[in-house]
Amino acid sequence: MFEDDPVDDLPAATLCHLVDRGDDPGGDGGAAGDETLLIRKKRGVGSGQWVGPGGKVEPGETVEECVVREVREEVGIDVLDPERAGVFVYRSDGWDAVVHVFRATEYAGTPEETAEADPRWFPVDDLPFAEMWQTDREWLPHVLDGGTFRGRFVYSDGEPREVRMETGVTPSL
Ligand SMILES: CNc1ncnc2c1ncn2[C@@H]1O[C@H](COP(=O)(O)OP(=O)(O)OP(=O)(O)O)[C@@H](O)[C@H]1O
Repeated sequence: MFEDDPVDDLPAATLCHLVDRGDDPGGDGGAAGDETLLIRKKRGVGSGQWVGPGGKVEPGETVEECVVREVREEVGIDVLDPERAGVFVYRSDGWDAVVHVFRATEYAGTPEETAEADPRWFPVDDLPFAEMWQTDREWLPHVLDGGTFRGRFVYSDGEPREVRMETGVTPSL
């Protein structure tokens, strides 16, 4: 999957997909009512789009530390149980990166707007894909459903040109 990529030299970034399981009135753990937190990014890579909160890994920081810090900085909440759900290599005519995707269900605080992000909860079965990275359609429903993936997405002129995906695999490089 990543044979052609200098994965150790690419900048690393994180994304967090927080899932709120809703009230679960039937107590059966069913999916009805599940929501996920997205942000309208105000600046940086992908600004204007809806994405999970996240950002670039800083020197000396682990990806787990990064995802907690970025969610706190962008929407003011503490994610308590981030787990690795996927990893993808993003190649483009601009920025290239290895993006580590986390899923979480527990958090402390209330999401609030910041200078970087405008947060909003969306039903997991009604996501704003027309205003998201096009390749999010390939993997996000799977991650919200508890799955794992690895991917490689090559973009040029803002469009995906090559899309490779494996699901149900350990999300490592
Ligand atoms: C198909 N390609 C992609 N699909 C979905 N999401 C993608 C992505 N390529 C990058 N991303 C995310 O974009 C953010 C960039 O980081 P970004 O927010 O600009 O960085 P950071 O918050 O550190 O900000 P500054 O650089 O300080 O402005 C970061 O979450 C990263 O995971």
